[in-house]
Amino acid sequence: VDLSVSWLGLTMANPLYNASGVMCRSVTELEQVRHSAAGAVISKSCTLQPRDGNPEPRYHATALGSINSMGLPNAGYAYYRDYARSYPYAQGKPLFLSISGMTLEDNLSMLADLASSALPCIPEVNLSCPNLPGKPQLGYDPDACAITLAEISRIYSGPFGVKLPPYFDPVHFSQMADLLNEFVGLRFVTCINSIGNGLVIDPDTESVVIKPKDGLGGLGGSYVLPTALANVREFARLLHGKHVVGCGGINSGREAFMHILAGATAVQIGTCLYEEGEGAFARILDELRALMLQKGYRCLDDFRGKLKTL
Ligand SMILES: CC(C)(C)CCc1c(C(=O)O)[nH]c(=O)[nH]c1=O
Repeated sequence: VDLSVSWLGLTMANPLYNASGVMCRSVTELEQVRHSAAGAVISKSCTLQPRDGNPEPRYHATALGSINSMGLPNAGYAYYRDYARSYPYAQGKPLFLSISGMTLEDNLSMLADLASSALPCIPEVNLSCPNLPGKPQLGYDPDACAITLAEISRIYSGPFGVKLPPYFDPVHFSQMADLLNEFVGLRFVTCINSIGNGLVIDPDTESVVIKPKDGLGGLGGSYVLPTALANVREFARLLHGKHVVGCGGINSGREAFMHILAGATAVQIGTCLYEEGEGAFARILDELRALMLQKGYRCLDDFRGKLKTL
């Protein structure tokens, strides 16, 4: 069984890597992913300056998934750029850098520096990054998105991708796809980021479970799988000549298989990795391999994007 993925001018031994935000804030964590069975590594969304993020508790897991309001805690762009400078690309695990500037200017200055560093790492621009006060996140503001992507395309000539928030209305899927199709340098979209502003309640303590935003936070894990699959399938259908990376609710080989069946080129794990540790990569890959063997598939292209409808 061949689990390899060839895209963006590179080859990954397998389609699995971490979701930005999990096991990727420090070099220690990034090296943990790099030394694991993961096929690639992505760093925590970074801002120009380092950030402590929100007061704790800011992450909580339940049997059904997770809720978080981390608040973009990160070591600052230069820290991740320096890691990208020393990264051993020749060992065949690509490095993605997640970029989430607090302003358009910050995003552009990080990407301009990355362009001038001529490093083989690939930016994944987080469109859930904050917008102007009183405006929704960038990913939910098509006009602001268009400006951001036009400006990025002007200063960054290499391949890049965007991390998208979940969409729920057909009009939003087509509106965003039409916008994204305009940018040839935009080679992939990662669907989905956490489902925003959920609320987990503990009836025993009669309290919320995270401190920021009076308990509101982004949902991950099993809670989001059907929404993640829908976003992967819709964007895989609507985008021309671009890849979709699946993220959301992958706990085993079965969910990884579903994401690839829906059209995903590669897949990211977040909550499951946070809860289980880096052993999750080898386990999920073994389960995916076994499932493919059982079904008679020899490689991912044998079933990628071949989800049947009724
Ligand atoms: C939510 C933001 C803080 C604006 C961006 C960073 C981020 C965070 C975070 O750092 O709180 N959590 C997520 O689940 N997704 C994200 O994209």
